[in-house]
Amino acid sequence: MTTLFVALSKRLSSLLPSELHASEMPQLLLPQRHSLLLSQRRAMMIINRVRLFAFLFAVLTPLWSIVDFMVFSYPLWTGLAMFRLLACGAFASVLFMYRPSGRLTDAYLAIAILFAIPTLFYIASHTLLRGHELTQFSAAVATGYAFLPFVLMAGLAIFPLTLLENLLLATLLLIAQGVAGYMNWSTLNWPSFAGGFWLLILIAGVTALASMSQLAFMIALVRQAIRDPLTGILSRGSGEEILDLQWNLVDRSNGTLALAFIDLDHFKSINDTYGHEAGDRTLRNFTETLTAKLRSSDSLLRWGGEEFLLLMPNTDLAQANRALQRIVSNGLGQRPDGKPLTASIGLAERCHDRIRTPQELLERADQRMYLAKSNGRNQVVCSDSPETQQATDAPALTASV
Ligand SMILES: Nc1nc2c(ncn2[C@@H]2O[C@H](COP(=O)(O)OP(=O)(O)OP(=O)(O)O)[C@@H](O)[C@H]2O)c(=O)[nH]1
Repeated sequence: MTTLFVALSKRLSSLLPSELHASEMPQLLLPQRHSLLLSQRRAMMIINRVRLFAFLFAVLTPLWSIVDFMVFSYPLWTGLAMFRLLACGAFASVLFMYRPSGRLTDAYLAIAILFAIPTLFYIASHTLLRGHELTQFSAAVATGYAFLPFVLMAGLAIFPLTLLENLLLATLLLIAQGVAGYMNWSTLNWPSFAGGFWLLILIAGVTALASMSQLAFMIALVRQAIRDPLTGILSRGSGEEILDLQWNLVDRSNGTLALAFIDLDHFKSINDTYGHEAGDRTLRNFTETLTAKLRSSDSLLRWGGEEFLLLMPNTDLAQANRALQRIVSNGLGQRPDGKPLTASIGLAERCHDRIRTPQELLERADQRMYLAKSNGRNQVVCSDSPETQQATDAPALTASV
């Protein structure tokens, strides 16, 4: 039984997108698993796609009035044309008024508005058409209006969505279709309604696969774009973005944000004595050691050659200092000669240091890192006045601070 289960799960996992690492798979299921940067990029992409969709519909919706004009009587055509113009105006407003903000809540709202417009148009036009006697040709055109829910369901495929988001949106569309059926209860053609409903479920399945595949590509691309190829941690470009994002998040609640500027000590001598390869291994070993000791909300990024930034949101200066002392005293890894690897660390905190911009936070931590270097290295400096510095418990501490 267990062997069968293992074989089956192996088979199933081979169906998952190969561009993702195994640890990234949960990101296809739930948006909560996404990093800040991925959420931001996804939110921008969703809003851009909403605007594209809105543009297409703003053009196509009024154009169909030409067909309506040829098949429907004058009063019916005028009513439909008015609804079409209203829908066109609503799509155009979405197109011009929405701008990518990077916030997922805005992206969800944009999708909701985009889908609400055709749904309202569908209900209004259906109500109007129901009150009229239609000839064979105009009845055929009127039936075309019933395809709108299918177009909306298929439209979900253009967004990079998680399975949970897909399920929620598809369920809403299925409920809307169910309500439409309930409203036409007395005249409902059951076999054709059930067939249509089943078709909608099939389209929802295909759509979920399409939008999750897009999401998988996006996760892989974002990973490649934001990771430092040598160490696999965040690179400098994404670091600046993350610093701004974290700053904006804590700024709203006037929360704490600690930043440590970490510079490895005497790194050049490793390269000079043992070669560049050994230097690379030491860097990788350092980031692995440090990453294993961090909280999941902390972000470690490579700022330059042997310089790193550690961002600790919702952490005050004392907490951050304690965390760093603990990390340093447990060791940052080894130099190729077996001696402990040490670092000079400058620590600054947004509230404690009364800092007003992310750049200022970075500069303050950088200045304190230089202070740590000039004080003898292998220490954490968290103040600008030397007498209030705190010593680390690091094994190879060279000077008190
Ligand atoms: N192996 C390796 N070395 C690198 C990499 N990036 C930068 N470096 C080296 O890191 C060294 C940094 O040297 P310095 O800036 O003099 O700093 P240091 O020797 O650590 O001295 P202090 O910071 O004053 O303690 C240089 O020799 C760079 O070539 C890298 O990706 N791999």
